[in-house]
Amino acid sequence: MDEDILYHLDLGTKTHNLPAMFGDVKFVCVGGSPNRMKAFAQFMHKELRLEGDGEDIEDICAGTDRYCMFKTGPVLSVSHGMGIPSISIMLHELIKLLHHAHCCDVTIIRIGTSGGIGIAPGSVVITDTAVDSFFKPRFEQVILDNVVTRSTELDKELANDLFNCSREIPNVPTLIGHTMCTYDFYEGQGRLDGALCSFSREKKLDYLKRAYRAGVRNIEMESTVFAAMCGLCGLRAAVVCVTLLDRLESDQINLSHDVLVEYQQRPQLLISNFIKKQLGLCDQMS
Ligand SMILES: O=P(O)(O)O[C@@H]1C[C@H](O)[C@@H](CO)O1
Ligand SMILES: O=c1cc[nH]c(=O)[nH]1
Repeated sequence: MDEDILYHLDLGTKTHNLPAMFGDVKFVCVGGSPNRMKAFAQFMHKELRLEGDGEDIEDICAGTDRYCMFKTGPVLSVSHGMGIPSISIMLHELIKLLHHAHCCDVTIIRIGTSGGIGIAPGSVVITDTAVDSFFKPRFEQVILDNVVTRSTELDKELANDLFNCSREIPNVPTLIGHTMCTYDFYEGQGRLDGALCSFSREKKLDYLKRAYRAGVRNIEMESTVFAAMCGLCGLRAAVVCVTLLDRLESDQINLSHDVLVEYQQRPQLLISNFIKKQLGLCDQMS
């Protein structure tokens, strides 16, 4: 293409010098919420001891309200909205951006929230394999009128490195497990409290217990397409999500604002420590 317009990011190869803007990016962290990703960028700014206080950090995608993007040194922090279609669009444009910017050796990590199964709320799950609603390690993409099945394996070495890093963070239970990715938050995750519900409490618990026996420890809504796209494009990828509740106990998320904020910081702390280690800044561990 003579020109590539990354429409949903409000960036383009003719309007922006992408190598100058992004050529030094080594870590990309993505998550659903714009505020969370801004807070992560500000946190990384402090952790990397960059100049200034980082409070006035600029949203690179301010020209669109679809996604937001912040850069702190070699770390890019990008929001992706909720669900597979939303993250998929962002990833297409982000991966092209990294290509146009000539970035190399990039590690990409989704830092999110999730519902746990059989584990304490507040636990952090590092995904070894993302599975679909049938507990299968696959992502089915409809392309033209074909269903194309793609692998959802994630980088095992990266998951283990992250797990080892987590041992140095006190009071945050962290484990490696399968993550189930669904197309919906309510019926799609076996919730009884949506506007629609077509199954009994017994059926819900039977499903979630079967998921647990299949190795699933948490449920969210982006990991399969994230793993599939990053894997096919050669990006080292990981998914690290905190659990907000135990789905065997309840469906409603009734955490106080402060607890919710603290839980959401847990994956951020782990990833910040990991990045600092990778950059040789281990003496600055939080
Ligand atoms: O990255 P976040 O925490 O937004 O991801 C999970 C999965 C859904 O997008 C959303 C549902 O509340 O949270
Ligand atoms: O239960 C939950 C909590 C957060 N995100 C989800 O997708 N499910």
